Amino acid sequence: MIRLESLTKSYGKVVALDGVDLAVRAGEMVTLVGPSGSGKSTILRLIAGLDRPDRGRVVVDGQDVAQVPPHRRAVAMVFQDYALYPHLTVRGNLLFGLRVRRVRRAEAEERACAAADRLGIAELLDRYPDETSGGQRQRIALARALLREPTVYLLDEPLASLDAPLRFATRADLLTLHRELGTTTIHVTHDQAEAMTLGERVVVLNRGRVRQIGPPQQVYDEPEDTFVAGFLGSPPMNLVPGGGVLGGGTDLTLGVRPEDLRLDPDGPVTATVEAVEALGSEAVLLTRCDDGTRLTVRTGPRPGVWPGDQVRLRADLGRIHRFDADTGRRR
Ligand SMILES: Nc1ncnc2c1ncn2[C@@H]1O[C@H](COP(=O)(O)OP(=O)(O)OP(=O)(O)O)[C@@H](O)[C@H]1O
Repeated sequence: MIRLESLTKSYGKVVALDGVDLAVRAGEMVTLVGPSGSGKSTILRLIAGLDRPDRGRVVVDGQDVAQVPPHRRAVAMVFQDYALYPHLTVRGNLLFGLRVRRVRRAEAEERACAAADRLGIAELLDRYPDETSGGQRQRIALARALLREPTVYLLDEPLASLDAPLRFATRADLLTLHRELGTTTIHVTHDQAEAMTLGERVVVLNRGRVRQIGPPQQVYDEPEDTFVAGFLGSPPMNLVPGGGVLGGGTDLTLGVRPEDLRLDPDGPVTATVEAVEALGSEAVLLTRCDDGTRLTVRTGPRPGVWPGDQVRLRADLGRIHRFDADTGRRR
């Protein structure tokens, strides 16, 4: 449905994308993640036609869209900065696209109200964008995108400025919407929970290159290299070059996720607790082993240990990841 072929784009000396290949199926929801500057927004901009690739192609439904101007591409993009029309009310913003498409007034009103209801912004319809909060503006932009009924949604951190409860609720809304509408969706996020839940596949990018693509749980369970291992998951996977306290050979880097380490009075690894982060539903211990290796351990909410305590740790041996020490590739 959407195919990116060897997509390459530089801005001056900065290589934003370096040969990205990606195929997104019709109706699929895909998440782009990666550090700041890894090229996520650039991918969306090239699909939307807001920028041109230096090399490579964007193919939509079998057609190379290089010659198709942005307004003729059936994509609706929601940006981090919303891009609402400031001189129109919320209602006006929602109706704008429908008017352009000559939808009858009564029907347009009905659809705009339904979209506003759905995203919980019905009471804001008569306000201007600058009379609403950042989170509300984000919902208005989503409602407007919803009304375009595009073949593809491109969402650039659509939930970024929502507070935690609203973010949780809107995440669920987005999933329901996607189930109902089945519109192909590519979205960018910095949020680990969204990366894990809000897409059938996750694409991990670094420095303009795809590092791994797969169902989120699979990428989480079997990261192909140390970069992906360290990027997906919060707190990140513990990586021990040479194996060290986790055992193993010097030609390996061993990895273990914080939840796969546990406090065990008979555990083989001795460590000192340096900090305890009580997060309510769980706690994260930052520990330092006798050889200086730092290990992060995820425990239940009240681990009963304090900074300065000596503890013993045990890793779930079945869940130790092995990477080549030189290349970082999974072995
Ligand atoms: N218009 C531009 N002019 C110059 N450099 C740009 C431009 N747009 C993007 N870049 C550069 O291209 C690289 C990729 O940018 P992009 O916005 O795609 O990253 P991103 O992964 O979306 O980052 P973030 O998570 O911070 O939004 C960055 O190094 C960025 O500075």
